[in-house]
Amino acid sequence: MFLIPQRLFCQRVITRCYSFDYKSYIQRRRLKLLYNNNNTKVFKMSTTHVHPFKRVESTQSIIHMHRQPFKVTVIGSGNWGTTIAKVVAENTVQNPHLFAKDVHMWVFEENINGEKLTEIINTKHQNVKYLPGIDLPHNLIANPSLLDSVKGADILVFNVPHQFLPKIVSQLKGNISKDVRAISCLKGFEVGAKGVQLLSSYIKDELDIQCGALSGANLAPEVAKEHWSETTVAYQLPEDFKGEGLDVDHKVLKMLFHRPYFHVNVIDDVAGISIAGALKNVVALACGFVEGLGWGNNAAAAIQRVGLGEIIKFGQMFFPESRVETYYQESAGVADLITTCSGGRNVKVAKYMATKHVDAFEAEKELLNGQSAQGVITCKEVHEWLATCELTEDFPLFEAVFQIVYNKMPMEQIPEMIDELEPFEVEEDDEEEPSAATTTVRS
Ligand SMILES: NC(=O)c1ccc[n+]([C@@H]2O[C@H](COP(=O)([O-])OP(=O)(O)OC[C@H]3O[C@@H](n4cnc5c(N)ncnc54)[C@H](O)[C@@H]3O)[C@@H](O)[C@H]2O)c1
Ligand SMILES: O=P(O)(O)OC[C@H](O)CO
Repeated sequence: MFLIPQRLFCQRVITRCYSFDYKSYIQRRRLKLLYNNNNTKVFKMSTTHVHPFKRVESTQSIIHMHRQPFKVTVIGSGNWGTTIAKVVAENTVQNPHLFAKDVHMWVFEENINGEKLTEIINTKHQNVKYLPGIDLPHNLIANPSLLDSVKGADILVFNVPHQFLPKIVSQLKGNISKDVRAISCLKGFEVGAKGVQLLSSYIKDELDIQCGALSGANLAPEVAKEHWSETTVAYQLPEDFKGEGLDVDHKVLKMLFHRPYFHVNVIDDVAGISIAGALKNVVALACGFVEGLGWGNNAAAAIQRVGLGEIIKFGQMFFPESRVETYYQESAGVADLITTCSGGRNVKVAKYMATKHVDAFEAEKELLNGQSAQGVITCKEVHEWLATCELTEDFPLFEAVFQIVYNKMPMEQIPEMIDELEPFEVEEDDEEEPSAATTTVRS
C-alpha cells in the first residue's frame, strides 16, 4: 500500500530531472531505493555509470523521505551576499523535496532615500544599493533581524565582508543549534589569539557548528547576470554526521549552489580554497598598483606569478593540510587570482590609488558605494601574523602591499621590494683544502 505512491512520486521526480549533460556523465549514478540501518527507506546512488547520450538522473534525484527539507538562511546582503542568495533561492524553489522554498537573507538595515533597504528588496525584489538592476527571486526574503533570520535554519550561508564577522558571530552565539551546518563565502582570515585562522574554522569554533567554504573565480556582477562561471565548495563531514539523506553532504551542497550558469565542484580542501581566496585579494592590490602606474600586462603577469608562489608557500607553511593541487586545479585557485586581477574591486581600488594619489580608504569610499575591497584589511592581517612569526621577509610581495597601503611606501619600488634574493649554496671544489662545507651567496 505504502510503496506504490512512493514509487510513483519517485518516478515523477526522476522524470523532471532528466539531463543530457555529457561532461559530467561519469559522475552520475543510478538511483536506487535502499534501506538504511533504521530500516527506513532512503534513496542512495549506485556506482553504475550511465551512457552520456541516454537519459540520466541528475543529482536532483537524491531524495530523502523521512526528513523535513533543509531550511537555508543567507547571512549578508552585499554584492556577493545578494548574488549567492539569488543562486540559493533559485535552487530551493526547484528542489522542494530537499529545501524549504523560502530563503531568508539577513540584511544590515539601512535607509535608501527614506525607505528601508529590506522593504525595497521585499517589494521591488531588487537590492538597489548592492546589486542594482538584478531581479531577485520572490522567495528570497530580506530580514533585518539577524536572530529572526536564522530561526529554524538548518544551513547558514555566511556572506559578509569579513571585518563584520566577529560581531555577527557573537550575536549568534548561544542561539544556534549544534546540528546546523554552515558554508562561508567570505574571503579573508581572522588573526587573533589563536593565530591566523580560516574564517570557516573561526565560525566552527565560535558557534560549535560544522562549516565549509565556497570560493571561486566569481565576480559577483557576472554571476548575478547569469554569465557562466565555475566555483569550488569545500566541506568535510562532521564527526556527528547523521547519514546520507539526513544531513548536509557534498550532494546536498552541490544541489544548493549549482546552477546552469554557476558550475560547482565540491571537494574536501577547505583550507586550500580559503587561503587562495583570501590572499588573491592582496595580490590583486599589487596588480592594481602596477596597472595604475601604466606598466602594462607584463608587470601584472609578474605580480601574479610571484603572488601565486607566496599564496602556495603561505598555505604550505601555516596550513599543511591544504593541497597544492587545489591552487591550480580548482576555480578557487589560480582562476580566481586571474579574474580578480583582471576586473575585481581590489584591483580597481589600487589603480585608483595610483592614478588619483589617494589612500586605500579614500579610494574604497569614492569607488565602491559601501562595498569592501577585502585585500586592504587582509594585507594588514597577513603582515601582523608574519611579523609575529618573524617571517615578513619570506613573503616580500605581501609585505610590499602592506607597506604601500599602510606606510606610504612608493609603489614604484615594488620590483626592488619583491626581488627574489634567495640564498643558494655553492659546492666547494672537492680538491681544494677543506674549509666551511658550503658558502652562502646572494644573487
Ligand atoms: N563581490 C564579489 O564579487 C565577491 C565575490 C566572491 C567573494 N566575495 C567575498 O564575499 C564577502 C562578502 O562580500 P560582498 O561583496 O557581499 O560585500 P560588499 O563588499 O558588497 O559589502 C557590503 C555589505 O556590507 C554590509 N555592511 C556594511 N556595514 C556593516 C556592518 N557594520 N555590519 C554588517 N554588515 C555591514 C552592507 O550592508 C552590505 O551588505 C567578502 O569577503 C568578499 O571578499 C565577494
Ligand atoms: O571584486 P573583488 O576584488 O572583491 O573580487 C571578487 C571575487 O573575490 C572574485 O572571485
